[in-house]
Amino acid sequence: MLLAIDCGNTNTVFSIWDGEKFLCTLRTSTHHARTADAYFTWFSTLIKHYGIETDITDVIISSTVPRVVFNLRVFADRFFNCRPLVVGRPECALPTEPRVDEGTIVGPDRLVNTAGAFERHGGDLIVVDFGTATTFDVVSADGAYIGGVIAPGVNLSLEALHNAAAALPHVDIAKPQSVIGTNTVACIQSGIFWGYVGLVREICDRIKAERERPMKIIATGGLAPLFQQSVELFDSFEDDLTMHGLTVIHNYNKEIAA
Ligand SMILES: Nc1ncnc2c1ncn2[C@@H]1O[C@H](COP(=O)(O)OP(=O)(O)O)[C@@H](O)[C@H]1O
Ligand SMILES: CC(C)(COP(=O)(O)O)[C@@H](O)C(=O)NCCC(=O)O
Ligand SMILES: [K+]
Repeated sequence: MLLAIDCGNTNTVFSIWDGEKFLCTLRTSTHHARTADAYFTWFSTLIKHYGIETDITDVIISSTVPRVVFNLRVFADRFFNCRPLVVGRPECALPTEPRVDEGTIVGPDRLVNTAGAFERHGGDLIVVDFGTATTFDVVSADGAYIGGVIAPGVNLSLEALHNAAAALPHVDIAKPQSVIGTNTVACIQSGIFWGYVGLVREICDRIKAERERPMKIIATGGLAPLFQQSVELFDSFEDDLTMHGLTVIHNYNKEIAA
């Protein structure tokens, strides 16, 4: 069984696979100080709760927070007696190598999204991931990550307004009734919601123009459905894209090792 771990700046998600069969997803917040023992206590409590029989033999990790990798490695080693594959490390091969400036370290989540999206859709893609940051990953015709765009995340932008302006409350994102807000909350929601619609549209249009070809836009991350339901921005929404990408990279490494 495979344990795939996607550690973002906000949330860490574990998913368990029995071959191609998906078993379950477990989610916790990301804390670099969480120990291997603490991961196991949390993991085994939930597994027991769901009544799942697990026999983990392989672990793959993608982490945008470098400091958590040490404890996750110890977790894999101590409790499953296995050496995890860590995306971005030289020993973890990618189906197609990224084409970026020399010395650039691409976020592993972006490499994983690229692999997952290419396996499902083929090439010429823009993957938009609404995480802590909102990232755009450009995937070439042959499945390589060839660069992209990083913008502040939706919740990060809302938080920044609240932190910097004494009179602005914490606001949860929602589609506002109208563009012109008639109260503070509605004004903020309008600024962020329509601002993001514009940001996504403009960036995708410019990427397509720069690449001089049609491209499919694939969205992932918790907040993608909000935008997808309200305005047609994406060709597809897939909340499991990063997890799927992890299984693709894991299978690829198994194949080349065989
Ligand atoms: N369904 C949702 N509704 C509202 N906010 C969400 C939802 N899912 C995730 N979020 C928020 O979106 C942000 C990004 O979450 P996530 O995709 O887990 O980020 P990361 O991968 O960077 O850890 C976080 O602030 C999280 O709290
Ligand atoms: C851009 C990111 C912060 C997004 O990760 P997230 O915040 O969604 O966890 C992450 O991919 C990252 O740290 N990237 C390194 C720089 C790069 O990808 O070019
Ligand atoms: K992410």
